[in-house]
Amino acid sequence: MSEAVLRFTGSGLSFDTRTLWRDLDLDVAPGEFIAVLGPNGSGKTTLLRSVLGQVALTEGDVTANGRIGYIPQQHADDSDTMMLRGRDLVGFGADGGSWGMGLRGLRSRRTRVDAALAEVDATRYANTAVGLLSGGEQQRLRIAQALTRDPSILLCDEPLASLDLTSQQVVVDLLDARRRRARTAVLFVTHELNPVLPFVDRVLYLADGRFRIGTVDEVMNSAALSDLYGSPIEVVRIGGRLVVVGGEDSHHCVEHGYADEAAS
Ligand SMILES: Nc1ncnc2c1ncn2[C@@H]1O[C@H](COP(=O)(O)OP(=O)(O)OP(=O)(O)O)[C@@H](O)[C@H]1O
Repeated sequence: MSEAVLRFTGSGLSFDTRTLWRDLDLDVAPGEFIAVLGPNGSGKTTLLRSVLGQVALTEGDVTANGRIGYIPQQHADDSDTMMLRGRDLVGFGADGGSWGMGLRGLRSRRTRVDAALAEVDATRYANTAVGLLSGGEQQRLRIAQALTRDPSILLCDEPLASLDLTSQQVVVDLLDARRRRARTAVLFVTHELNPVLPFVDRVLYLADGRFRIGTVDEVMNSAALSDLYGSPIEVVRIGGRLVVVGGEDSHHCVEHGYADEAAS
């Protein structure tokens, strides 16, 4: 499988009469950062789940060449983890591996957990209850959890959701540092492209059963998005930020979160 760490070949996924995507061919290179965009229900999470083998493609194949780390969407019902210490939460990632039982297994587990905590600079609150930490600190732990597997591919499902701008920047910087240091490819599902704009190599934009894949400039332009949505969409750059406006599907603009800004 040449250099790609992840390859979709002629892939498609449909539920009953609903098609999320089809004919997707995509080779993800080591260290590549791909932003996965699209309106609610367009199939972004399902795409990640297809890589994890949690949902079967209805056409074609997806093949991973290396270990996969997963940072799932955060849900309110994650509250049952709030009593755990930070290092216990991170340890769940290490438990998915094959380090076995016994002293050597335990030592190896501890080493991996400590290394992952250090990688995200979370050692100082490793023994604090998760529920006492800020949203940004909790997100660092969840990244550390994914890193205990030393992944070649990181699947991130809206890791910036509910974080303030400073914490968003910390999370993005951590992921970028990881992919530069270890050449870990990143598939990053997000409704907010701007925080990751400087790092994005390619955008995969899903909408209405279709997709566009290419560089930011190739996908995030008025012609490409209007064609994808089948209605007029305007993409403008303001102060280095992308603003997506217009069309009957105006909710798409709100999802990018910049409609109000553009209007003001
Ligand atoms: N196992 C399933 N069976 C039937 N439909 C499903 C199944 N899994 C997902 N879907 C549907 O597929 C569509 C895509 O869901 P998905 O969660 O991937 O969207 P998304 O782009 O991640 O949305 P959001 O931005 O809201 O998180 C939704 O309409 C969902 O209801």
